Amino acid sequence: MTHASDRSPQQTREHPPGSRPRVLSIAGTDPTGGAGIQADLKSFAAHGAYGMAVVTAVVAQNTHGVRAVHLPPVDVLVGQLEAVSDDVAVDAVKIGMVASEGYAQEIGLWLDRVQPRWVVLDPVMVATSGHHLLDPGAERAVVDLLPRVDLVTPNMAELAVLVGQETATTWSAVLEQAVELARRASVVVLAKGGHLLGPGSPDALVTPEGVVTEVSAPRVQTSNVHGTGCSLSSALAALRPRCDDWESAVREAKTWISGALEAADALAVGSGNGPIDHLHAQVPV
Ligand SMILES: Nc1ncnc2c1ncn2[C@@H]1O[C@H](COP(=O)(O)OP(=O)(O)O)[C@@H](O)[C@H]1O
Ligand SMILES: Cc1ncc(COP(=O)(O)O)c(N)n1
Repeated sequence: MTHASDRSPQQTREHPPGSRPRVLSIAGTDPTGGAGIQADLKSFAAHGAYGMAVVTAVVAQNTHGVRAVHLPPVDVLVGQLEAVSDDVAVDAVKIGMVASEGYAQEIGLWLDRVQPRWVVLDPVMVATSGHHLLDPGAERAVVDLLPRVDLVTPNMAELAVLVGQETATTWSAVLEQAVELARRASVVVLAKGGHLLGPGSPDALVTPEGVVTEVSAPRVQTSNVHGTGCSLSSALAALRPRCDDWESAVREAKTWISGALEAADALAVGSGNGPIDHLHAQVPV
């Protein structure tokens, strides 16, 4: 039996029946609200979770791209993590932009201490706009976090970095890389095909044993794809405490993100690659 004191001085571990899962984003910011923490909180809310957030980077960005990345001292990151976990029993965590080796180490130690039931890592390295958000040292540090996570959700470029290969150009090559990563890191991988050029937008859930489950959706014709990866990984962290397995969480999240992409053009936010509509299923425009 797990005692509350093993995990948190304030709260029991499992969220009580009828309560909302308590879900934490550890990620960077986007002042235009389409990606990063701001998107994660909208995604948590859209899936009925109680959302919390620890800031790893203050990013000056908009729908055209990234202008500057400001990193808080490591103890500021640790202070935020501890303030949350000293008080709140965290059911699920979504990790986004981890911009330095020191951050990865501290987040890893915090995960070991707090042991949230579900951990989703979106290995943010390259934004949808193509901008590199991390330096190569930090990209390597993300690999060190893999043993501590339950699900990792790389896009095609990030998957290639994680397996140390060139970015795949075909879906079958993506699947091979995902199988390799899942086996090597002993982690469930959700490989995302959002950057492919065909009529579909396939994703694939791959287990360490090499079982591949494809979840596909028609490609939505829109350039407003800012924050899709952030929003999807957050949806998965919010859904998993209430789903039986990753596959059902992925199916639900995939349907939701397709709807958010279909509603994206009507949002009219920014003059570049705009955000998706997180609230499309809740609140009519
Ligand atoms: N134009 C699109 N139409 C439908 N689904 C898309 C489209 N673009 C991205 N997606 C989906 O959005 C999610 C995020 O994928 P992707 O864009 O590859 O990640 P990232 O934002 O990390 O680069 C995936 O489920 C992907 O299949
Ligand atoms: C702080 C932050 N984190 C992540 C992304 C990637 O966004 P996308 O989901 O479009 O790949 C971003 N642009 N900014």
